[in-house]
Amino acid sequence: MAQLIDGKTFAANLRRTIAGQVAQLNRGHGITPGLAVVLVGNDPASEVYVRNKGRQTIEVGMQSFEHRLPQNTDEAQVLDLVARLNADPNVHGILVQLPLPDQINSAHVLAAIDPKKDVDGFHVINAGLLATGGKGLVPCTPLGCMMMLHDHLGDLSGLDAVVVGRSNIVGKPLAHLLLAANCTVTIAHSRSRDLPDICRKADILVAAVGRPRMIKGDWIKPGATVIDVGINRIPAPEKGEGKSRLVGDVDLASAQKHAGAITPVPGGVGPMTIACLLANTLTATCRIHGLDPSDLDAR
Ligand SMILES: Nc1nc(=O)c2c([nH]1)NC[C@@H]1CN(c3ccc(C(=O)N[C@@H](CCC(=O)O)C(=O)O)cc3)C=[N+]21
Ligand SMILES: [Mg+2]
Repeated sequence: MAQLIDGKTFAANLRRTIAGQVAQLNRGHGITPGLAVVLVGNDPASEVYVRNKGRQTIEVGMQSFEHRLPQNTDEAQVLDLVARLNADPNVHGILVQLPLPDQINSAHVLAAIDPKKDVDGFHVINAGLLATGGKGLVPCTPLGCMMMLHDHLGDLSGLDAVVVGRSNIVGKPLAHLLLAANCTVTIAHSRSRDLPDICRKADILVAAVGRPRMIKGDWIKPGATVIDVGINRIPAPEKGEGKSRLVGDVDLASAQKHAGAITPVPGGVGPMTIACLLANTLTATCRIHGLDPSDLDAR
């Protein structure tokens, strides 16, 4: 049976480290990191994430600024808010919750965020810095995946990594991080020919396609490390009428018979994404103030 990689505990430990570093920044420099989250509309799933983010931000000693705008907000109003947050010295990180309503072009909004405050790492400047080996802000989910992989495998040099999914948010940035860690990287996707065979070559298999339980146990090389990025809400009539539950992109039951280690859903990548958002906010705060985040204690 595969070992389960406990993202919930890992994230809790990471938050404890961050809380110590925030306290240090506060004591030593009088700085309190601030994270602004912008939520447009009232998508129930987004509400849950935003609430969790706000609570955890406060728990690590940072300031949390929540901006809720109605569903019919137009693009100019969001851009105006982003401009004010860019200029606010108490705000070190800005996250605009995606997806945005149809009348708002998210590319325009992401481009308006100061790259130094872009704690999602979605701005093209940060994407370009990641692709060219520069020092920007790295998207949270890929960052969390790398932390769990390093914790589990140590050095990743020479390993075959297959990333299934090519989004700008997960697949592409994660492929760059794996490449920088000296993996041999394959990016596969829904149109890849013979996807099961591509997956079978992977020492590290990352599923980020957004299709519930698509990746089966017999696609997995014996002993491989599997990272399941999928967050799919499916109907769960067994829990009662109208109830739903979360499943990943990997069929966990069959995958556990082949993998060496696997991240579960829930309790794997998801909690790490939020912890890494806080890590990025700390990094952004340090850089904005001309401090080196690696000078802070790692305790
Ligand atoms: N600008 C922006 N940045 C984001 O990072 C962003 C976003 N927009 N839009 C939505 C997605 C989704 N996302 C998740 C974060 C944590 C969990 C998480 O903690 N999941 C828990 C379960 C939570 C539950 O039960 O619903 C788990 O996997 O264990 C899930 C999903 C961040 N996103
Ligand atoms: Mg696809």
